[in-house]
Amino acid sequence: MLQSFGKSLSDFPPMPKADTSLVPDVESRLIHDEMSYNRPVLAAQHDRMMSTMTSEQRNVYDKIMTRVKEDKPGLFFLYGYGGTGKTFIWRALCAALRSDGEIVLACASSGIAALLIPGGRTAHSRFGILFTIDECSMCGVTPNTPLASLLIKAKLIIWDEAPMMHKHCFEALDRSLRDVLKTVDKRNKDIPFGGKVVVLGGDFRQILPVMLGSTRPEFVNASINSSHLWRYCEVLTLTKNMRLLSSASESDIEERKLFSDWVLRVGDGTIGEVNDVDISVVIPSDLLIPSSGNPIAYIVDSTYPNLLGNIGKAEYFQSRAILAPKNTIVEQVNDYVLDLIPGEEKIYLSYDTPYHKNIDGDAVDDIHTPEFLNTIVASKLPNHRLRLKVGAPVMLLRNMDQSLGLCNGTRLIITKMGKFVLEGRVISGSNIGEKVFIPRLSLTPSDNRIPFKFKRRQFPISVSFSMTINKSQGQSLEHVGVYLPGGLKILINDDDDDDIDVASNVVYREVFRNGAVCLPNMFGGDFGDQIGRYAILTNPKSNKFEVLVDRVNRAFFSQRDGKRFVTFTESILVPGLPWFLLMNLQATFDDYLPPITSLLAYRHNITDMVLDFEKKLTEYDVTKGCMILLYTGNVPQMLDTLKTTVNIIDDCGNLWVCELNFATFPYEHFKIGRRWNRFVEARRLREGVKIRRGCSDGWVT
Ligand SMILES: Nc1ncnc2c1ncn2[C@@H]1O[C@H](COP(=O)(O)OP(=O)(O)OP(=O)(O)O)[C@@H](O)[C@H]1O
Repeated sequence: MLQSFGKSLSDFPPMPKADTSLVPDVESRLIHDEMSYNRPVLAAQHDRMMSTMTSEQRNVYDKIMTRVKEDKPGLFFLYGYGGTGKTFIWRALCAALRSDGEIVLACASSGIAALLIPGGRTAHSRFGILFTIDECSMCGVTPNTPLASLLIKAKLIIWDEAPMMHKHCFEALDRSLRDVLKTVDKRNKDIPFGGKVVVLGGDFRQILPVMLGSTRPEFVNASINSSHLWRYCEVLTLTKNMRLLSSASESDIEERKLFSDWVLRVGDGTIGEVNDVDISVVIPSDLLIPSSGNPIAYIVDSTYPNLLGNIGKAEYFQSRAILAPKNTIVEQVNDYVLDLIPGEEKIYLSYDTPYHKNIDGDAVDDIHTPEFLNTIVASKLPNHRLRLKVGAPVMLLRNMDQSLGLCNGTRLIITKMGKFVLEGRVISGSNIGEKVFIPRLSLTPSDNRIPFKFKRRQFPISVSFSMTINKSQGQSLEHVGVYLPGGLKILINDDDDDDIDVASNVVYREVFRNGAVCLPNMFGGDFGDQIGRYAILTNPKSNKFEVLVDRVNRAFFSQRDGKRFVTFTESILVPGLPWFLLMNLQATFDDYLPPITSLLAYRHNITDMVLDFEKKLTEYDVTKGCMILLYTGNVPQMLDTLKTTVNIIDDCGNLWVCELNFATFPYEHFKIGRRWNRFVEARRLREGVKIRRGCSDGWVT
């Protein structure tokens, strides 16, 4: 078991070390586990999947498989909303490669999503990602270890629900893979993810990385598409909702399609009235539950009809839940439903102890008394007081045994309540129907708002008639009640309040900039509010490239296909040659792609064009031997993080080959050094001198 997590007894002193002659080799064991699939069964499954694949899915599949077969590096992001077949693609890729005897490492940001992929694990456990992570962190894998050998052998890495994870996790894996794979070929240290084919997947409408007390820009900045890795990422898109098509009748499909479109537009933030930070969305009356008393009673009644007649029935609880935004509300609902259920109630209290290390020396920490520790409520930590009844659905709060499908988010029904152990039946994930035993665990909260450490010994569960919206991510539920009281406007209709069918929707639209590139300032400067949703760029060879344009504050972004756009603009930027921008002009900035109504040819001469790049030299730049360029504006479009030199041509035409270094700490930046020093001296550059790109009228170029 320890080996499957890349650990051994020697990691837990003072445990005795096992006799190595009796234990199978860890390296071969890890690799063996990943290769011990039933190849004929997988080959048949693969054939079946290929026969039903849509052309859109086939394109995605072919792109990834071609890269793997060619043994070339690749970073992809599979972007598709729920039901478009992302998991289907993961399964097809796993079946294709594993039936050929190759290794695929499949993981997901959450345990629940990991269970949906065959052989899936959480990314944290798969790569040993630290829970407290920063821009310099590495994963728990070093060269010449068994896990490193597994990574070297892997042909493909799949990482689902990527938008939920902080970009530092992907960057840590990138650094570690470069570190490990440079032992195979030292050029790998300069290639993203050490040259492996990595496919990330997810939907940016879903929940972003959870960071307590963070602000909107911090959330957006933490997401994977704000990482420096994103510019290497090719975005593949799935748009057809396959889940809808599995519906029985035509009218059903139509109704579901309407609902699904509405949900997508709420997710996109394109429905409702925009206020300062949020959007007021009118909830259609057929989605509201009329109430005239205790709203909890109404939502419970509607989500769990005939509750008492269905106690203990796994299939009943499997498909239902009440979602609420906060843990306190969830607890109120759970307590209410527990009161309704007949049968003996048991209260399990936790045993909480502070760490000795909280205070200096060997003295016992008597500041944080058990009574005080008992009052602490933290995420991923069961409460001190756990109230249970047989027949109640509960959710695991920790990964316990992924091979048994027991991970953070798995739901069970309590079947027996012992003193030291609980017995339950799994109702979600990969092992539905399985009987399992849950022991008490000693858990340490990772919540960094708690300034000291303590351990809580408790069953790692919470009652789950109701769960938070965050926890529901990755769960497939057929009957869902959404309860939004308090700070958010209530979804339950109340005759007294006219405005009550309006809910606040907060959408961080900046985060949808998948593969977006900031367009040169002239786009906004020249066209301002007139800029359309849709622009066509034409290069000197008359090749055309369509871009979807999006506006975030005052900046304009080309949405999607950022990498192709950069390649294309590079082909445009031939010095001396004019280039054209064709765009449809519209008075308003539409959210939907309109048919082209009128095209305007617009000519821009290269010498007039400033790619948003102009730097006034600072004292640092002219005294420290290197110039700093922040990784903002169009700098990422012009300089490649993999490049190590840059040519500077001065106004006399002299070429200065300077060293270029890319660093991410304390912010992303390029450092131009070595010959820069001589250049500064030779041209007598002073603080305040401007540097521009591609300009020759007296400027330093
Ligand atoms: N080509 C296909 N042929 C048959 N069924 C398909 C196909 N593609 C997807 N499906 C089915 O459609 C449903 C939704 O697909 P899937 O779960 O892969 O979507 P998803 O994008 O992963 O959704 P979510 O993000 O909600 O998990 C599944 O039942 C899947 O088996």
